[in-house]
Amino acid sequence: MLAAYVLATVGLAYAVKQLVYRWSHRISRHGRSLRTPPGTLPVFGNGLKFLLLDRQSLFDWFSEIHNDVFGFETYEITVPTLPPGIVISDPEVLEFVMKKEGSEGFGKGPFFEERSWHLFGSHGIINASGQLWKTQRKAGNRFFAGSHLQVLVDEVFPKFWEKARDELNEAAETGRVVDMEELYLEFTTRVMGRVAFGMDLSNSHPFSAAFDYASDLTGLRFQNPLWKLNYYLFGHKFRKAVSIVKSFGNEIVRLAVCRRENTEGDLKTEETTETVSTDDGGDLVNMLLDAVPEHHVVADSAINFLSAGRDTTANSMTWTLHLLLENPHLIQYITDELPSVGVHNYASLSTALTPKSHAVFLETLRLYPPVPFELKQTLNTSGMLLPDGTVLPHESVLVWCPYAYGRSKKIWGDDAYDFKPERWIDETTDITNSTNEVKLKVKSAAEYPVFNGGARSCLGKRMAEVMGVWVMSESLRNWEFEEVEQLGRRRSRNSLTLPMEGGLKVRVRKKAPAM
Ligand code: HEM
Repeated sequence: MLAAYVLATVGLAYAVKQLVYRWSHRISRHGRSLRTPPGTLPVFGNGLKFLLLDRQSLFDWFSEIHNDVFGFETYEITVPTLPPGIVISDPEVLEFVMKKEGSEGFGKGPFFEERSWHLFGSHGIINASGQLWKTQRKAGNRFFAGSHLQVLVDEVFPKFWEKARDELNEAAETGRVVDMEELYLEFTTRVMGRVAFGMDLSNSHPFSAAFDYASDLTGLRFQNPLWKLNYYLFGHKFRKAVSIVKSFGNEIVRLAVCRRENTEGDLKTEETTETVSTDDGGDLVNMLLDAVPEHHVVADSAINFLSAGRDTTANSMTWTLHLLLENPHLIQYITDELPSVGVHNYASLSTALTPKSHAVFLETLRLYPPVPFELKQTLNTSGMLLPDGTVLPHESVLVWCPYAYGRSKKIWGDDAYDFKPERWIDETTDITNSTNEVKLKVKSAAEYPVFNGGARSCLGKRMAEVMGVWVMSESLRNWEFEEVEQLGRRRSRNSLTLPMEGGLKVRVRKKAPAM
């Protein structure tokens, strides 16, 4: 009896606190409340939807209500226990939010940081702010300058692609089925291991499994209002995975410091017997050590860079190949413009020389953005006013869904759901001197937020594009692929990024060498 009384009192106190909080943090537009999505419940709001739907279904839901109900109108979503939130879909509003990144406007805020800090730490570029973020951003900018990218493409990619090439050749001879998602992930893990850490890192390293597990659960925290309870009651495996990730980060920094001190004898990790290489173009961890004195910050940062670049690029390659296999006429469309083997280098993969291949890549990311969901919070203590008149109190959560932006009929037209790389191409024919100019169209970050925009735009955008086109070229020039099963519309599986559920299983045939 007493227990029931205590429970009821606690429940009532909580409900009153929530009501007062919501009233004092009311979101409004021109003095009125915002509309809410169809199916919003009186007490639970949209909480059950977030709790029960998998991430893919949630992205489909965002796309449907954008196209069928709200269009560009900003609407409100409510989840019990969470701060009030809105969903934005209007490129003009998004442009404003991107421009106002920072403590006077919008930022990751406690909502994002609380959910992600176990995995990403609070010091790495993903969660850092102020001077700490600026220093890492500067080091990253320096790293991704043209000369490093050129070394990456011309020396690091071919070296790490050898394993993929051998595996594909062997599969072509034996008829073995290959999971291209795994093959691409192995390649991007090795490239990013080299970029971020200056070491040869395989996807079979225990770090990778631990990282994958921790990032899948971190992704789910954004949907589950009860994630803390989960963490404290059943978080043992998650804590173990995070500790593997952290120790790996610390070990990387130790190795980098040894390398700087030229103590070659120490340059072997516990799990890998391969010696760390220092030749091809330097690595980020070194640049970070130049810029940041605290080793634990460098460790967080290096892990952040690896996570930003590894899965995103592998996702994009997998979806690109899948969409090309579904639209085989496009394979010829791009192989015609790809450079021959002898000149397959950084300079030959510019957007000017390979516009159609870039178009295929960008079109894939429009439909399958590897970062499908974005979230910010109002950091300005006086709140913010959006260009559409929405008034946001301090700490309101803003959400936008790049997946839904990519499928917006208002932005892309009625064929928004179709894969049409031509929409990225400007083709002009000059009949006087019979020339044909093919150029890649540019879209603003606010209409195409796949790489984010503003101060926190993706640092690896050019690297991702060139890597995507390079891998497309290597894959399509040398082998023919056939999906093992026609599975209909492919879905993504729960994760922080957008991996393909079930992977991409193919049979491979070697192509005859081009004459
Ligand atoms: C197709 C591949 C990629 C996509 C779609 C992508 C997308 C994004 C997006 C949406 C953000 C903003 C995330 C946020 O709000 O915090 C971001 C940030 C970032 N990306 Fe990428 N990314 C890709 C590849 C890469 C690669 C290869 C790197 C190289 C390491 C990289 C490095 C970063 C970094 C360091 C940030 C944080 C920037 C900052 O907070 O200042 N990304 N990326």
